[in-house]
Amino acid sequence: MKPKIFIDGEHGTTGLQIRTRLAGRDDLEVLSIPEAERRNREMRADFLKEADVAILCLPDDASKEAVSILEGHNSTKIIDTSTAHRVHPDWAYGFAELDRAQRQKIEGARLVANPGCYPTGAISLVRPLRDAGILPGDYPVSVNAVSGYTGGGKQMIAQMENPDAPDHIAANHFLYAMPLKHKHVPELQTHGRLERKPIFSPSVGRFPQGMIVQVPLFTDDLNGNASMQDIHAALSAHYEGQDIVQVVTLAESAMLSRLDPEELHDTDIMKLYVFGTEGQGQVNLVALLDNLGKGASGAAVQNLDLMLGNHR
Ligand SMILES: NC(=O)C1=CN([C@@H]2O[C@H](COP(=O)(O)OP(=O)(O)OC[C@H]3O[C@@H](n4cnc5c(N)ncnc54)[C@H](OP(=O)(O)O)[C@@H]3O)[C@@H](O)[C@H]2O)C=CC1
Ligand SMILES: CC(=O)N[C@@H](CCC(=O)OP(=O)(O)O)C(=O)O
Repeated sequence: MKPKIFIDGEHGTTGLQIRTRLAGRDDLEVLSIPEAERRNREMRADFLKEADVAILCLPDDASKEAVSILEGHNSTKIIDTSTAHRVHPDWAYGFAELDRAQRQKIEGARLVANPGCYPTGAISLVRPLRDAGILPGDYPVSVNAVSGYTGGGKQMIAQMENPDAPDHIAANHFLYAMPLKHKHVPELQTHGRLERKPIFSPSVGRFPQGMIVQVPLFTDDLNGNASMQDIHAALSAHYEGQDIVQVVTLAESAMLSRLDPEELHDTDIMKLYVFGTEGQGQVNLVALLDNLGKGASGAAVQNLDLMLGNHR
């Protein structure tokens, strides 16, 4: 029997991309809800209970509601792409490359919280340095980022693309979350193993899919005055043996004069860069990804395969 998969929120931005990724798969049966019934609670409940794995692509409140519908119904495994359970102790954090143990945790979990798009980039840069003893726990980390506008879901897509929308956004690039209270901060702090709350400053650009996440560091405030080489070596060692998170060589990074946030659009990989000039005491760590690829739908499918025992 093929495992049955239900994408709750299938007709939204993240859900549609998961649906597309599963379209060619003959090893799975996708239970599909008609678009007009997407908010039909009874129909959703039936599908949620019938599924072997439910992938929730809903706002936080609706995700929590779906989880409550499945309470006591342990035959359905859940992948939640929302923010609702990312720091919840009963949920496995769905970033397989977090450390050596995480892949196995996801494989054995019934409840998996898919990471946020920005945290995927930032955690991928800081966590290996924390685990290697290079980044002190109390280092004041700042994260600056730009996302494609699909990161804001259907509502922001309409605001950016439809000039007649009453809340149309005409800007080509804008900052937001200026009060520094973004929903991603707890996730970033917890899974980045940071003692101090990081400063997180996101922005959106007029392109649909893509993301750059930057974490600048002063190397003389790192343990042992770590050099660019040391930082690069720690990242490379951490991501050895898999090909989804790719650490770009220092030589290749040094050749670049520009970095395009759209470079990896429609892919599920993430590239990490260590920029700077050796001996100058500063580095800029950069993650490049598709907010809907490794930042959301690609990661959800990766987690689905791990939970189904399909090793990737
Ligand atoms: N977009 C991105 O880059 C990323 C998104 N995520 C997360 O994925 C989740 C979905 O986001 P996204 O796809 O962008 O959002 P969208 O708004 O594009 O899609 C959400 C979908 O959920 C449906 N929905 C909303 N409320 C309910 C409800 N009560 N019952 C049933 N269906 C409901 C919506 O229907 P309707 O059309 O009627 O509103 C819509 O189809 C969010 O939690 C987000 O944080 C995670 C990582 C990145
Ligand atoms: C551009 C934009 O609006 N991005 C969203 C983050 C993406 C998202 O909603 O999902 P995750 O939290 O699951 O990553 C935001 O800043 O709220």
